[in-house]
Amino acid sequence: MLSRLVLTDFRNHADTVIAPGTGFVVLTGENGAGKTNVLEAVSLLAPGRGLRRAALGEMARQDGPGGFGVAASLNDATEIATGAVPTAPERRIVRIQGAAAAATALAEWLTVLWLTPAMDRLFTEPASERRRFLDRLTLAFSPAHAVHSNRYDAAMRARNRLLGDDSPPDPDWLSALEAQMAEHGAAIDTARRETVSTLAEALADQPEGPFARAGLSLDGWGGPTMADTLAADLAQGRRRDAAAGRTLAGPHRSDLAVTHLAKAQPAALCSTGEQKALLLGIVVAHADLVAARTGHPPILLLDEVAAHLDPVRRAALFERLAGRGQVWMTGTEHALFDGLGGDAFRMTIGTAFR
Ligand SMILES: Nc1ncnc2c1ncn2[C@@H]1O[C@H](COP(=O)(O)OP(=O)(O)OP(=O)(O)O)[C@@H](O)[C@H]1O
Repeated sequence: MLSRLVLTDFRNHADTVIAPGTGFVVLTGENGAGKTNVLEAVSLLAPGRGLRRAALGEMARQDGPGGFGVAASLNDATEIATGAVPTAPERRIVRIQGAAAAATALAEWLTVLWLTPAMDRLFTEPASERRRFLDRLTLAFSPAHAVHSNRYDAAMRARNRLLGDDSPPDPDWLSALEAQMAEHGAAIDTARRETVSTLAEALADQPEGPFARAGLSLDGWGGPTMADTLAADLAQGRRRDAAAGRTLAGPHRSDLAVTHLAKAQPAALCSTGEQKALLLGIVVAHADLVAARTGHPPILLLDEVAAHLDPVRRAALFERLAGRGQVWMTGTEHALFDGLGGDAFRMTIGTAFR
């Protein structure tokens, strides 16, 4: 949980300080006030590119000196900071307790999950978005997941480059890269499968409530012998991959398949509202599991979620998330959050009040 967040030259925030409590954090303000920007800043306290997947240079305040900073104090007094300096605006800097660290190390300290309006299309979008979502869920259980993903991607990029060269590639170098892909690919696949099965079990046990119960499975490549099968597939598939200009086998091709259990229907065929309810159901069940396993509930960022729920579901969401750690929510109207009562930390961008 964050006890203090300081944004410096981050998008439209020249210098914004937020000192929230341990529960709900409600950010209200007019359109364009900078509410989502605050959530984006929090999302940068996890590995990856944040909830907009924006380039670092885009996040530095336009009329500022260049570069930006996002600094957070955690409840246990850990200090985390990330940002970029004006002389290297595209190089991400991460500091944990004042010492330089890799972005992947952030997963050891915090789990941050988000739902944004852009994710309304998660079930109909290409599989890459669902993989990213699944990887965020997985990071909470397995902080090394980010390291495996980075190493796998780096080895795959190097292999693709080698196969794309005009000169014949060095077979030993290719084998070494494929061995790395097999090792990290197997770790990625195992961690994802563990997340999917644990979460699917938890969802199946839940009573049917305001949030639809989702059935989850991991589609595509993978399985218990994946390290061996991937290594063999990559070795045999060099000509195929060279012709395609990319690697056609591996965990970067898996997909998270989601069904609406009560309707026995793929999520992609459900209504927009039903899809949102499915996503919320997954995120809330995941938050419970993470809290139970690690003792630290994830930080949830729910961007404009309250406005899109009917009053019954909104009240149910508030009730379900009460006491389950820090839940950041945004909206243009104070009234949306009346049901939260007096304990919520509320802030209109620029003015804090309780
Ligand atoms: N690098 C930047 N420098 C300065 N301002 C920026 C930068 N990037 C984005 N902005 C501004 O931030 C504002 C958008 O902020 P944000 O998306 O957080 O709004 P919001 O409060 O969530 O609004 P809405 O209710 O419409 O979703 C826009 O006015 C945009 O011009």
